[in-house]
Amino acid sequence: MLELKDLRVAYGHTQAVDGIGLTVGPGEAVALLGANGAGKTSTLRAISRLLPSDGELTFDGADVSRLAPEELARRGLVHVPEGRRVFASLTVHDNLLVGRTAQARRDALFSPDDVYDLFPALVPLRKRHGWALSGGEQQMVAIGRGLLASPRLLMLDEPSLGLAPIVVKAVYQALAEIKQRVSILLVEQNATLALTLCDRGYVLLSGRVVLSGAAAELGDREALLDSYLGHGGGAAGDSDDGTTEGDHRTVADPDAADATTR
Ligand SMILES: Nc1ncnc2c1ncn2[C@@H]1O[C@H](COP(=O)(O)OP(=O)(O)OP(=O)(O)O)[C@@H](O)[C@H]1O
Repeated sequence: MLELKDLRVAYGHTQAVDGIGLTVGPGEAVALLGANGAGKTSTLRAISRLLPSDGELTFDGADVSRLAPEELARRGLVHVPEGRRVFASLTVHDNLLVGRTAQARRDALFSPDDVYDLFPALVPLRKRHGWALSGGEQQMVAIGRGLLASPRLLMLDEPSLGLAPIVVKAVYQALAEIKQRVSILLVEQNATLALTLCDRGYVLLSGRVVLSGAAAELGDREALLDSYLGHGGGAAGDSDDGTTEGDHRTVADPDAADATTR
């Protein structure tokens, strides 16, 4: 469904994304993990064509690396951005309906009622304006707006960021249901949370994939994962199995001498 090869994004002299390859298959939920500044948001924005990039970007078998962002959305590649970008002057309901503009000629996959079923907290807020919503309510609206675009692949940028634990739980419960119907590419700093939802994951460090594998396998390698996420003991490249910065290994066989080296 989505395939990236050698994706590169630079901001002037800063190489934010330095040759990333990843895939998301039909029906899959895939996590993109990494510490602050690892290149996660830049990767998502490059996939959506919101940032200029080099490399190959294929969606449903077609080269989409030169398409306009709105055309990609019309093909079903829908981005729920970091910071939510809910329209302040529109009501909750009208914010949701904005998503329909990207549905194009594809069949409706979710109705507004489906969104209210997924996020019951929005039901009494239908007529409330965007500016009067809490961060959690905005996140629910942003995801709901994405669903009304009938995504084939929903890309979410840090949907848990800044939210209270109870709201994070509600959002992730909804994502677990959404996952039954839509492929997901999820950017999260909270790896534990992301790996409860996703089937597979990629870990980024300094714009490169340094670790990838099935969610259960990544979860089992918690110490190594922590070292890359910057909140465990030891810096990346300091792990006890000798993994060095610049290596990309799959956790199915983490100690293999022939792990892919980039
Ligand atoms: N607009 C920009 N101009 C210059 N440098 C940028 C810009 N946006 C990001 N960067 C740099 O690119 C690198 C990757 O940033 P990016 O936001 O993609 O990382 P991230 O993994 O999403 O981190 P975060 O979780 O903090 O958003 C960082 O070094 C960052 O400072």
